[in-house]
This record gives sequence, C-alpha cells and structure tokens, in this order.
Amino acid sequence: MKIALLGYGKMGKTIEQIAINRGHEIVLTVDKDDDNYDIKKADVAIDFSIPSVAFNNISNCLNNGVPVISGTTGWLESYDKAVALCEEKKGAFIYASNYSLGVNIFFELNKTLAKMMSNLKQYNVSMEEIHHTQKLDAPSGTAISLANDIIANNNNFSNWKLDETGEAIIPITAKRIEDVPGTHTVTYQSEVDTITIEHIAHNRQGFALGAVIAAEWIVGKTGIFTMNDVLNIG
Ligand SMILES: NC(=O)C1=CN([C@@H]2O[C@H](COP(=O)(O)OP(=O)(O)OC[C@H]3O[C@@H](n4cnc5c(N)ncnc54)[C@H](OP(=O)(O)O)[C@@H]3O)[C@@H](O)[C@H]2O)C=CC1
Ligand SMILES: O=C(O)C1=N[C@H](C(=O)O)C[C@H](O)C1
Repeated sequence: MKIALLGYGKMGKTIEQIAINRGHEIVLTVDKDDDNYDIKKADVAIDFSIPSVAFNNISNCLNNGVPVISGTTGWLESYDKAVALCEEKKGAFIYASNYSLGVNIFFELNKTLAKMMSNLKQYNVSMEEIHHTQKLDAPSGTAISLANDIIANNNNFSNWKLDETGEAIIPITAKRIEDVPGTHTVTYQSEVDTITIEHIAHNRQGFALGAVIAAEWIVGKTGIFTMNDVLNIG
C-alpha cells in the first residue's frame, strides 16, 4: 500500500517504521510549509498533524479521492464538516481520538462501568489525563471521548469541563509531564469508597499500529467509520 503521512512528527515517524515493517511504502511525508504536493499518488493518507491544519489536510484528501485516517486531536469543531464533505465526495474517512487497541478496549469498559453506575447517585465521577509537555490541546481527545461516553451512558452527568466542578459535570484534570505518552484515569468516588479504571500507554507503538491497521482496513471502502468498525468491537 502507498501511504502519505500528513504530519511527520513523533507519531508520523513511529507510523512510518510500523508501516514499512508491515510491507507498505511511504510515498509522501508532509510537514509545516510543505504546500505543494500531490496527494493522489497515495492509496491512503494518515494525518497526525496539529489541530489548526487537520481539517484542511482531511479535506484535501477527500477532494482528491484519497481515503484518510485522522488521529489529530483538538479540531473536532470541524468534524461535522468533514463528515459532510466525505458524504458529498463519496470518500472514506476515520477519525479516532485514540487508535490503540488497549484504549479501544478501555473505551468499552468505560461505557459498561458508566451504565452500571447510572443508578448509583452517591458516586461522583472525575477524570485525569497526563501527557508530555509538547501536547498542544487539553483535555486530550481521548479524555473527551471517555467523558462523552459517560454522558451517553449515565443519567447523572450531562457535561464535562476542564478544571471545573459542578452539578452533573465531569471534571477533567490535564497534567503535562515530560515524556509521558498518555495516561487516562476515570474515578468514581463516594463517601465510602473509590473505583478507578486506568489506561497507561508505555510508548507510541500502540497508537501507530492501530492507525496502520485502520489504513489497511479502509482502502476500497466508502463511508465514515470508527475504530469500532475496524476492530469489530463495541
Ligand atoms: N489518535 C491517536 O491515537 C493519537 C493522536 N495523537 C495526536 O496526533 C497529533 C500529532 O501528535 P505528535 O506526532 O505527537 O505531534 P508532533 O508535534 O510530534 O507532530 C506534529 C507534526 O505536524 C506537523 N505539521 C505542522 N503543520 C503541518 C501541516 N500544515 N501539515 C502537515 N503537518 C504539519 C508539525 O511540523 P512542525 O513541527 O514543523 O510544526 C509536526 O511535525 C496530535 O494532535 C496528537 O494529539 C497522538 C498520538 C495518538
Ligand atoms: O498528543 C498525544 O501524544 C496523544 N494524543 C491523543 C489524545 O489527545 O487523546 C492520544 C494519546 O493519548 C496521545
């Protein structure tokens, strides 16, 4: 498969290694100021760039008939526009806040726990995410997915906020610590006990492998998909 990497930073470089090991060819790497490139030479594009350019990168792929996997976080205000463009162009598109198999299992655990806790009003929920100090967005895309999944599965919570507490609010704390690839913790607390579930990424390999598997899966398909479609879970 011929792969274009849109964003050639920490994730782009990790994805390159894994893609080559799986027999793929990187035909294009795009970074800041690389404006003049032909995306059409790729069978599929993988975007791990920065929030301010992700939508443009995705649009460029969809306008040129190239399936696109996006892992960039912090651009979701434009997600509906990307979906509409994908439908209009009959293209193929996946966004996931987290491509690792472990986190996608963790997402399912989180939904199940949220349902189980729905009738137990004595528990408050809170969330913490920890990432490396170069991260541009807060809270992380994964924390937002976890919070939205709790809201969809538990009647006691209707919104999330960064560093704010309140009635029916899921407070999220974002910590930035040198070299941490990504840690997410969901905590339910009552007066008598605490229940915690946690995912700790030890490196970026899991995110990168999931993105390459998603790219292999999407080629030849049309539509807007999620990692649940790719991994056949949920
Ligand atoms: N969904 C998931 O599983 C995961 C998502 N992420 C997300 O992926 C994104 C990238 O993460 P990471 O690789 O760690 O970040 P990096 O900062 O290491 O890499 C981002 C790269 O994007 C480049 N870039 C800047 N402008 C453009 C442009 N116009 N087009 C293409 N690339 C551009 C940057 O170049 P320059 O440095 O020159 O500005 C940089 O090399 C983040 O949003 C992060 O949250 C990360 C891990 C997992
Ligand atoms: O920026 C990162 O590094 C990561 N970003 C994603 C997020 O915002 O959830 C996924 C992962 O936690 C690493």
